[in-house]
Amino acid sequence: MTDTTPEARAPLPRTAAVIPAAGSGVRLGPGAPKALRPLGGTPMLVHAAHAMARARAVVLVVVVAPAAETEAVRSLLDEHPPPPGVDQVVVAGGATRQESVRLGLDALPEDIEAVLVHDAARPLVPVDTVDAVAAAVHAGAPAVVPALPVTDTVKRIAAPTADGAPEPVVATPDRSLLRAVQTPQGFDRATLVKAHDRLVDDAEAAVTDDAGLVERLGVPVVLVPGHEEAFKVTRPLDLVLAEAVLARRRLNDGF
Ligand SMILES: Nc1ccn([C@@H]2O[C@H](COP(=O)(O)OP(=O)(O)OP(=O)(O)O)[C@@H](O)[C@H]2O)c(=O)n1
Ligand SMILES: C[C@](O)(CO)[C@H](O)COP(=O)(O)O
Repeated sequence: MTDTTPEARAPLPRTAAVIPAAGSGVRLGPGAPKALRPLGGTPMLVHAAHAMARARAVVLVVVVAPAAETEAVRSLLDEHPPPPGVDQVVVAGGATRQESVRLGLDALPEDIEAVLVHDAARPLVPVDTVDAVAAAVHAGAPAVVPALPVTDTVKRIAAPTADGAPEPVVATPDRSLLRAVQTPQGFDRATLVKAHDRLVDDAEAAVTDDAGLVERLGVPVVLVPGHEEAFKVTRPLDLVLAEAVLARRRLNDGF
């Protein structure tokens, strides 16, 4: 079992988790903002925040909430506090995931050296995966991403077509060289802040994860094994799967 005492955290670089949770969840269908929808009776973001707070190195969790729900999220997290030795703050998010992450980074105190960025929409990430990402950053990698091999064959098209019209295929990439990436993505703090600063300067950027921003700086990014249970709740079927995984955990672990 992970030791979460303040003593056990002391030798590790001070590490914060930034949890972008400000999305609306359009692909999940109508309802409350996705991070606030229940999973096993508890809002998804509470699961995500606890997964990060239980990691060995994490001393601070910054939750980036939907702007209109900031106070409600503060109250919610007050009802579900982190373990001793971990602080938790809530800030208002922005219009895009990148903007929300940036607002989370802006809230970090100066003494934070490493940052784990984790989607609230990945509520069931195992703590061992979080620890493995953090350990690789602490060992000196500036950017670390959990990833899994791709199981479907992937086709490349020239451009999406509208209304389900047939899409001509232009290539079939070698699947053995493809990886599906997850979160938490871990970074040396200065590297991540520089990558986000560069994005602000570059209006053309269409990057869907934080490591992608770091790649644009020419800084090396490495992959470590991800975990099947770190999947992202994106569409309704993902929520069905998440409920099943959580129910199995509760049965096995008795929590
Ligand atoms: N303006 C935004 C958009 C997204 N996110 C967060 O980024 C993570 C990954 O985004 P995604 O799964 O795409 O969530 P949504 O944007 O809510 O989903 P959708 O695209 O279906 O609306 C989520 O934890 C989401 O809350 C955020 O903090 N701020
Ligand atoms: C960051 C991410 O979860 C890595 O797979 C993903 O890129 C987020 O994408 P989304 O379109 O915002 O869900």
